[in-house]
Amino acid sequence: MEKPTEHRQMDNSTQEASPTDGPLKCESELKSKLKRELRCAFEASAKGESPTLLNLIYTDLYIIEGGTAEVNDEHEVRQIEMVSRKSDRQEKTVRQDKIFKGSPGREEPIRTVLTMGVAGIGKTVLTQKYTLDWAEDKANQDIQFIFLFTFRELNLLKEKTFSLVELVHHFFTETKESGICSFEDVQVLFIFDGLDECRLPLDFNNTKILTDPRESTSVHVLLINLVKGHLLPSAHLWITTRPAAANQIPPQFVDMVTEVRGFNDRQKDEYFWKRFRDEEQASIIISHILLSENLHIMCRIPVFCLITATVLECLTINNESRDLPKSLTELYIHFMMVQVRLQKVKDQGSETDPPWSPDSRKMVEVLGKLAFDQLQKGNLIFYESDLTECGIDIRAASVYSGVFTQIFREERGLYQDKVFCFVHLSVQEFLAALHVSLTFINSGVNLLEEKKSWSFKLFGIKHKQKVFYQSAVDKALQSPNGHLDLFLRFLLGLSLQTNQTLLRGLLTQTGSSSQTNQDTVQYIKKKLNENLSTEKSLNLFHCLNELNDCSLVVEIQQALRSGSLSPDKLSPAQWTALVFILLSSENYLDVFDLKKYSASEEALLRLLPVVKASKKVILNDCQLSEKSCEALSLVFSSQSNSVRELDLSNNDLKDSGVKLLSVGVKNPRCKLETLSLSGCLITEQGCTYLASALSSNPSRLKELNLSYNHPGDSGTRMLSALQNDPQWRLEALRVEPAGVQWLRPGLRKYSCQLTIDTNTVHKNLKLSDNNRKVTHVEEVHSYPDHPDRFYFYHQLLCRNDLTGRCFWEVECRGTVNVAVIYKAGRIQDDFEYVFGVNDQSWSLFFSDDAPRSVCHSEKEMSISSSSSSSSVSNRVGVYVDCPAGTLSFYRVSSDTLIHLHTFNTTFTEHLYPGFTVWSPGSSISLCEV
Ligand SMILES: Nc1ncnc2c1ncn2[C@@H]1O[C@H](COP(=O)(O)OP(=O)(O)OP(=O)(O)O)[C@@H](O)[C@H]1O
Repeated sequence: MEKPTEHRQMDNSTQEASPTDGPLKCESELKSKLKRELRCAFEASAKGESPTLLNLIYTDLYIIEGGTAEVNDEHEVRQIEMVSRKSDRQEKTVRQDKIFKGSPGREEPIRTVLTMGVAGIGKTVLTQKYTLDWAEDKANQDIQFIFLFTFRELNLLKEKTFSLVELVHHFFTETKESGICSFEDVQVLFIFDGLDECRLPLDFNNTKILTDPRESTSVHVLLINLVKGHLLPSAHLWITTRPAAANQIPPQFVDMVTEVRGFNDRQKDEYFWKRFRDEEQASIIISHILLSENLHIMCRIPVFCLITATVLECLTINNESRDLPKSLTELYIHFMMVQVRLQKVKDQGSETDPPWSPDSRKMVEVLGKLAFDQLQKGNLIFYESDLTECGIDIRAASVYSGVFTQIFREERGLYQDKVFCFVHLSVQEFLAALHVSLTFINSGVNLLEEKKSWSFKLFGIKHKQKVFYQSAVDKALQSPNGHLDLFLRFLLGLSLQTNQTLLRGLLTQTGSSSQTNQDTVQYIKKKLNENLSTEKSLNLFHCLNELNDCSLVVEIQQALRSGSLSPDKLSPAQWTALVFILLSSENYLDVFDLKKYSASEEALLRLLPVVKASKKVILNDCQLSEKSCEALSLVFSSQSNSVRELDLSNNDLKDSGVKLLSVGVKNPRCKLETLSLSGCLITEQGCTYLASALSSNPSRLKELNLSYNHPGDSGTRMLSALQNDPQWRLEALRVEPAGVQWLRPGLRKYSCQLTIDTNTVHKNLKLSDNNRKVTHVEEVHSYPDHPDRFYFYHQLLCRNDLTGRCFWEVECRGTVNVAVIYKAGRIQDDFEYVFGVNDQSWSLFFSDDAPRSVCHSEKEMSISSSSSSSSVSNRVGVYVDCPAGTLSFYRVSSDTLIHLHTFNTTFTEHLYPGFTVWSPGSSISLCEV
């Protein structure tokens, strides 16, 4: 929308406009008013302090095109935790002054932009900066009028009627005074900030059509007609909202969705550099934030930067930098204490201990009550009526907001009445938790309990404490949308003795013992074993963190490090711990290979949150079924998925699975670029589902591998036609080899008949059963000498030169090695040549009826006891995919294959199967499959 100023001037001169012209004069007056209103930073400063200039403090935000307007009920802290793990690469970024242009390269005109972002991420500040830049003639000078509205203010007009022109006149009196009654022929931008706060009924289906900007009606009717384009079709519209409310605007009326992601790492640092002119202080603070995962993640949210900056500034000035807070509860306690101290300085001119005064105690109590009552109702913005309802005198509220400027805000809005809110939802949650804790500790009343149970009175304090914290856990778990999750984190954090010590003066006594904390930890661990949703479980992990208990996480971390993780034995709590660890560690997230944990459907379903956050997802040979396809479909349809590459090859998904998967692939949120469905039992029908999904979402997929299926002529034709369609960016489509023989389930479709190379067999190995069985015997056979024969080790090779995909099974008795080797690399003198010990061979060691270890290049890895004991069969399956460079060993249990280990490499020479039969009596038999 931006044009150079000269251009504007040229346009104006051709119209021979004079500055006294109505519209021009009005534009200039409107700009002056907006400059006055928006010059000062949004951050409420204590009354009397000089306000910060918006232009000085403003730091660029990270905005991307294409967030999706889906309902997202997740708490913003959790959302930001997910977002922060995603790389900034590959997103289309939008410059904030070019919001109506979209990302570079976008051509289509944009009338309406919907900008989403979680609470405190900077949406309001963004609209203000955009408007200020316009008012200061710095950008977007082709716009004649910008009218910035907030839903908070529009809510107050709910019962009134206006025409669109009157509404503009009402808020922007300059337009009325200049007699401007028509906006059809000028470039106008309407900004509506905070759709999530809208209390107007926005019914897009049953609202009358209105085309005349001068006709009076209710405000919501005006809004709906503006959005639908009946009113002022040539105007531009910009609506901002938290994600949960985005779906109030039907997508067909939105030309572009953008998402404010807060600060990226560079912008976060820039924020602190701008805020602290003292470089040393800034660098101490930036390094501290880097050290704490919690803070690091949360500082993507600008308002949280404000909280962190306030606390850390105060602690570093007072040389308390050794004890900088690391847990959320600790940080918020400090944040509150900073406000209390500031108040004391203001009241008494200096800071003296103790910081608490009767007034400040009272204030925290009242605000805590308001926070808790409104949190339970789900309210984040309070009007005067809400405050009165909570028993707060409106004059007192103004006093509180004047005092605790960074906790509780009185927002005058740009033009109208007062509204109140906590500076961020998390602050409200903290104060609510503080209120509930204080009430319990100081007076023994459990506010979380609906009915007082008579038996409660009979028990001692320890029992009461136990019940109190456990009932809080239960209550948070019962909430369908997790609205008490962060509250619970704070409540449990406040039960720690160390945190209670920080609150000396507010607490008349301390309220918990380490025994109670231990009981709560145990209770949470028990809950974690109850198959909760991932979100709930993850929150319970954060709670354990706040309680300083990392035992589960440490357990899993150690198991991961030692490679002894045995997934079949993991409890639900341990699964969640694994998810928690994987999600917290950036290293794990680029490539997710399910086989590292367990090649099973159960493991996949447990680890879905990790799948969602990973870029490359490897799920081949994992015995997945339609159920996994359905789950993956949900992953692709979710706003926050990052999956670009998916390998599902060699799972018996069948056409029915492909049908379910296609639902996700079709979704515009699906970002897949590479998909392998090789060897998945797909026929022509499956191709139809895929073709239809891909033609409705044609822009993303670049590579599709359907080899080792049976697409038939028509399936192949259908997909090739799509490939030739210029809309489709498919660069590689693979359908060969194809044929009905690939419809056999499992890896057995790749079976190959092994033939023993009798020239290689050691003289103590007896061949029987038509050369299909090899037994180690005491007697020496008179096999002719041959350069390929093994003379020292009891080994043999097969003749099969392996190519493509091959699978075979072998029955093992006693002590044997099942191996694959480069034949050319075999040395003449086999004295030092045991399969698996060098880099020319890979082997599985089988002994005493169980696979024990795998070995390559002198590296031996034991096979976890669970997988070795879970079957009684002595059969081992070997699968080699030569071009893909994978070699997998399985244990055969009737019809299923239990994955033991996969080697990933690049095979550089011809491969041959081989065996070692170690001790007399041991044997191998090649099986028919
Ligand atoms: N670009 C920015 N530069 C510096 N500080 C910022 C910026 N954006 C936001 N902030 C800080 O974060 C606070 C919250 O931002 P803002 O009110 O714009 O969030 P929001 O996304 O509109 O949140 P909500 O949905 O709760 O209304 C601001 O008061 C300010 O302190």
